[in-house]
Amino acid sequence: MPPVFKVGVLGVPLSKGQPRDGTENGPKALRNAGIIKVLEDLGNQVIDHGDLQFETIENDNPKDKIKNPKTVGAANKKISDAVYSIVKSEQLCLTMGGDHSMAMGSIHGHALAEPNIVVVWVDAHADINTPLTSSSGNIHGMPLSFVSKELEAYVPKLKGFEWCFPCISVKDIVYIGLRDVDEGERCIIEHFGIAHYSMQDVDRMGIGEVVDKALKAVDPTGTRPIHLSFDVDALDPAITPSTGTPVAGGLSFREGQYIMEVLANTGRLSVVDIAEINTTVGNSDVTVKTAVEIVKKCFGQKRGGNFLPSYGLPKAN
Ligand SMILES: NC(=[NH2+])NCCC[C@H](N)C(=O)O
Ligand SMILES: [Mn+2]
Ligand SMILES: [Mn+2]
Repeated sequence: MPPVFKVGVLGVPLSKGQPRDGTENGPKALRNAGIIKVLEDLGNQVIDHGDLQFETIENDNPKDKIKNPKTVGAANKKISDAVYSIVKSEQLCLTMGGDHSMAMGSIHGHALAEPNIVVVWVDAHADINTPLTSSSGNIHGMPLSFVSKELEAYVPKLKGFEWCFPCISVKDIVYIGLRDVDEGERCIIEHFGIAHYSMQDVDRMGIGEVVDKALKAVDPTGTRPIHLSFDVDALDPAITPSTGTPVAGGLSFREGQYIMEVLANTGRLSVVDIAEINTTVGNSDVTVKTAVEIVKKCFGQKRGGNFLPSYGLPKAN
């Protein structure tokens, strides 16, 4: 069978959205683990866009508490531009991070190319602090506040982010896997009624019902393009230990794969971010292996055109 999906792969070696070195090695680690071949072996045509190159801007820690704003802002502008052109050229886009501040650019570029996206945010954290509610000053805890229209009034205009205008509504976001949410984030989520499914919901309802409800909550019509932003710390630290902000009690390997399978089966996945692998936290082999196994479910079997129309048996891979 000829390849059906064009997958554009983009490396996003970003680390300045959080304090530790090591997340910039995520793309290299995924490449070394054979991600490109894994995607090709699933029958995809892979277009490797290489790794973006980011500059570290000097004197980028002004007195206010936000860390590296110009560096992170400039990097995310590049990410937005690259994702925009990948989506415009009708490739499914895999962005390999990189710390999770990358999602600001990735969602921004995606939303410019496809104005009707929904965002499925799989993470232990909500990453919707504003620069004013954040107690850490780390921008990887803030990307969703920068891109959400309803939060525009609460996000001060920082140098480095002039390009970044809000392009989604908080109503387009749904969370899965939350278990470490800051007080300010909790207020935002409750005040704006942002759809969310915590680990406790996964325990109570099971992952099947959580994913069904999550998709219905953001897109009852089941027609809109999906942006999946997957932070590896959504998974239990037993299977993804190499990450900067691990939180015990996360998703299992199968629960992670299940989310990907269901999203892939919608045929509407359009951009996938994989974020927060940190190769300097312990031995990252297990984490990288887990990430590859989970990500491949987004681009693999059982997707639209790989199906015989009436018999849905997946092909082996
Ligand atoms: N992408 C992540 N791992 N984010 C962790 C964020 C932790 C905390 N909520 C903060 O804002 O600093
Ligand atoms: Mn996280
Ligand atoms: Mn995150």
